Amino acid sequence: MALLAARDLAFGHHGRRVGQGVSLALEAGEVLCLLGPNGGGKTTLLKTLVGLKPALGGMVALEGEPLAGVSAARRARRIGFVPQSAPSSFAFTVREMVLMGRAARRGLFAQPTTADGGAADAALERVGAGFLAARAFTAISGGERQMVLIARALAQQPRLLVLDEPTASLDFANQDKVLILLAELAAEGLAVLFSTHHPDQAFAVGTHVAMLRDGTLMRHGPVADTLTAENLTELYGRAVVVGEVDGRKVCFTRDVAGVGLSG
Ligand SMILES: Nc1ncnc2c1ncn2[C@@H]1O[C@H](COP(=O)(O)OP(=O)(O)OP(=O)(O)O)[C@@H](O)[C@H]1O
Repeated sequence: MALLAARDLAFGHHGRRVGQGVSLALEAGEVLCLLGPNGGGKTTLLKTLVGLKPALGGMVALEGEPLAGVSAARRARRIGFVPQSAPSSFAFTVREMVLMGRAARRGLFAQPTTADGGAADAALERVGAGFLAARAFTAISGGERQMVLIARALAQQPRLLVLDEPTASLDFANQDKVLILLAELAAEGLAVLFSTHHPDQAFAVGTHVAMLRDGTLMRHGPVADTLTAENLTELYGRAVVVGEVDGRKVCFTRDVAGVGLSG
């Protein structure tokens, strides 16, 4: 049974649809990359898939059960969601932020246990952010915050990890670390779904790709069949070239390839 499935899903804001007709399924061990142009509905779709927004039509099922009927606590034990950013007006420490990921496991008003602390510390170490533990979440960089939000989701020990542009504010090395982490988590049996503006990331770690344009799934399937120059060209409306470097596929647009000034 799929960990997460959407059937003919419609989604949007305040009752106004931005997308419809989305059907997809995600199994343990898979990494599904969500690609698509700005404003195409990726964030809205992800939030609907994790239950942060109500579906405007169709349905989402978590382990075969309609998501709408799954309690928030159970949802949080199954799904870790990493938003693009998390505004915080209180100066929680980084460790306290990550400990919040344990709330669904211990009850809202219970004190964190030693095991909760251990899970939070392990999650911070896993993303290489242990050194930030005592810092105020409001006083660290955007990239550091992104790593901490990933740690918070890991501390939940979910079966499904959904991340909205998890590498958006990361430097080259940290982007790599996050991609490797996502591949490792999938190898450990998690299902991973993340949005990105970099098709190369889908070549690197994706098992499947979903291409969302104007709120509808233009293509969806295994990376090998679906992530083609032709489909990417159609998705972005730019001529995309797919090549191979060191045995790995990479892509760029034909226009960018043509403006090189460095000889
Ligand atoms: N809070 C909101 N209220 C109303 N409409 C919104 C809201 N957030 C986004 N939208 C609209 O919903 C549509 C889809 O936006 P969404 O953020 O889901 O796209 P996206 O694919 O994630 O974009 P990007 O790649 O730029 O992050 C856009 O037309 C956007 O203007």
